[in-house]
Amino acid sequence: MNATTTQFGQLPALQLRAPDGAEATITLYGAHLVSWKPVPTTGGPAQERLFLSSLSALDGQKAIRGGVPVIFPQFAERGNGMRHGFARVATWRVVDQGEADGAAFAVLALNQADLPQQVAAAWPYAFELQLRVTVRAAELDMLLAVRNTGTQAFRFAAALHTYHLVDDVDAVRIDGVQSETLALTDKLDQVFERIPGPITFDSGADKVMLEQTGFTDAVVWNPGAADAAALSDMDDEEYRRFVCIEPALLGPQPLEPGGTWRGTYRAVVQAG
Ligand SMILES: O=P(O)(O)OC[C@H]1O[C@@H](O)[C@H](O)[C@@H](O)[C@@H]1O
Repeated sequence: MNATTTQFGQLPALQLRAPDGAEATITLYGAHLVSWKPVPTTGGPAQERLFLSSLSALDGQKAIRGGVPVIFPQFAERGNGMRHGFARVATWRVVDQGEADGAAFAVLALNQADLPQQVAAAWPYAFELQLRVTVRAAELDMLLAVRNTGTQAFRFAAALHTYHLVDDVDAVRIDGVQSETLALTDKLDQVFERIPGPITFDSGADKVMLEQTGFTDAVVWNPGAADAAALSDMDDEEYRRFVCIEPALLGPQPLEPGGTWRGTYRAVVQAG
């Protein structure tokens, strides 16, 4: 069986397992990838690559702190709507799951009819989101599609807000977002526009190649000690254990009736 229904905290979830042992867990709340365990190319057991806060809500009352939140239709506070949008706090539907080419995959969908009435009223457009998550060996693939199913054009922003798990954020080095290697010294919250090619994320222990299409930008975020202490859903020292490198389309991107936008994201753990 390559996709089974499970429970993550109090949330219904899907567990993917590829024939080679790569695994992922996705909650229906937010279509949120909360665990990704690729199989190291050097052999050995599948290992967790995503940070999840020990204080994260897992009851559907608040966005999950960690994993890969889906950000749509607004990024952070760049708009009048919900901070980082409603997709991460809405309950998605599973529309497909299975195995293809040795990989396990699942497709989740969300449209305006799935939203609570107040949320739909605040963003009154007809849309369909689909998120496809695929795991195999050392590789994660995500495809986010946004379709305008209505008669009115709308503008949106989108991101896959990946919390990469690390041993110590001080050891992190990121290449490909700017001309020099980026290291994190304290709090960092920076937008890098028009990413030209793949990003190499050195976790301090190994390297991960990150590729994105459609998502034109990348956001790198770590709250540092002071901001982490102010977050109620993160333990004070946990900021050391992750860096967010987020493929993003900050736009906002216009989408005409009948139009579809697609963003792809691939993370591949490199051989050590
Ligand atoms: O606390 P939230 O809503 O999950 O946001 C976390 C962070 O997400 C990042 O993407 C933003 O750039 C930061 O400004 C923000 O603080």
